[in-house]
Amino acid sequence: MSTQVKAGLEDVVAGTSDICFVDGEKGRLVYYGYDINELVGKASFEEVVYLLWHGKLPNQSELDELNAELIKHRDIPADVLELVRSLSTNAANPTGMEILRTAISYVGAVDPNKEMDRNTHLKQAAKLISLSASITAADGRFKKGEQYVAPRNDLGHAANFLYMLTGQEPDPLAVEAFDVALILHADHELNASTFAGRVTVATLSDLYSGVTSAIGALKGPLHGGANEDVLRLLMEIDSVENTAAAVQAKLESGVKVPGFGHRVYRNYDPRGLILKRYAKELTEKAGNTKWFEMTEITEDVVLKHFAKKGKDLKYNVDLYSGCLYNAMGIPVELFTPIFVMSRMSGWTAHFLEQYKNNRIIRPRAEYTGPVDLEFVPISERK
Ligand SMILES: CC(=O)SCCNC(=O)CCNC(=O)[C@H](O)C(C)(C)COP(=O)(O)OP(=O)(O)OC[C@H]1O[C@@H](n2cnc3c(N)ncnc32)[C@H](O)[C@@H]1OP(=O)(O)O
Ligand SMILES: O=C([O-])CC(=O)C(=O)O
Repeated sequence: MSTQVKAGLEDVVAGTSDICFVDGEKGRLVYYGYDINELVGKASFEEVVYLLWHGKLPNQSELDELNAELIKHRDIPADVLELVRSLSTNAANPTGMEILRTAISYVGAVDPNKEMDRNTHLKQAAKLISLSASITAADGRFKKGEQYVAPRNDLGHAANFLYMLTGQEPDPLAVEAFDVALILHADHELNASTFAGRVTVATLSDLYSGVTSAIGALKGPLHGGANEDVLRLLMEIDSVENTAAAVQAKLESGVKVPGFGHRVYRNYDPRGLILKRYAKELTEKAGNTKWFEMTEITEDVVLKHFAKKGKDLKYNVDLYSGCLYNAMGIPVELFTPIFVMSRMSGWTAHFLEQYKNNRIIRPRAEYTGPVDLEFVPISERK
């Protein structure tokens, strides 16, 4: 076997999918034929979930049915809640992603329905959309020493999450911005976590195992974990005046700045542009623009640095989500779990697609190790 292998499977087309098109050259993201700019401000996250699972936007009765299924699973079962409470308060201080990965794996283990048909998978997927949100909110409260807030059935998915996290009636602009953020993070073709999950379910393993694999992959700082790293970096700098010099120093030391770069987008990440708009509006409304200003300075410094080197590096979806979530009162350690809450829709859509026309995913590696070694008895080895 002798093929040209680019590290990280760059540019490799590893399968076909009807769900999502990422146009890296033009900076476009399309879900089942709808450009995200066509959906944002018109559709709710719940409608986008339906679109990703069924390939069409729902009519009213289809949406009502989905909403009823989502609402049914909002309240966390007692055993899961106890698990989350014990993890959130554990001395080892597990991260939000570790808690979510463990809790969702547990939810799968205690699900008595082990059937592998589409209807079962759709019900499990709805349960996971709701529970990933409720578990994230509960973890946030337990970490602050607060009590679990039970869900409300009269609120949409985004509003209910903010309510369960804060215990307060959420601000309408925050709800709108959060709903948009959920839509924008919902799917992204064969990103690392979706690919990891598809590999898992392609062995005909269950949906929960696919999701658990995907959460593990999203957690890393090169992928979903970058949204937390952006705000942590700004918090470390902690001053608008020092931002430019501190970011420049990071770049010069060769460190990768979180929130920049992308394997596919060559022009710009269309999600980032929309999130930046909301981040500006919400931080202004909250009367604290410090993190937004620092993010903008970071954008400016990094882009100029790379432009000077003739490189076309742009910011990605993770750059402006930090100051946006912060303005909603969401703690940093929940930023990547929020990504899970949204991407759960895309992951499960991909798993349904994989199950529908499955073949095990098993690529080859070009062997580059030693050959024809002779065995040396242990007594003679150095
Ligand atoms: C939701 C998401 O997953 S979006 C991505 C979130 N991740 C981040 O924001 C982390 C920071 N970014 C990165 O690490 C990368 O840009 C990735 C992982 C997103 C993409 O990685 P790759 O496609 O493998 O690009 P690669 O790392 O080879 O970068 C290409 C060049 O740009 C540079 N570069 C890429 N991203 C950055 C960055 N954030 N800061 C500084 N330099 C960067 C690399 O050093 C490399 O330079 P070189 O050609 O001189 O070696
Ligand atoms: O597509 C990727 O490689 C990463 C990304 O932006 C996402 O998963 O949203």
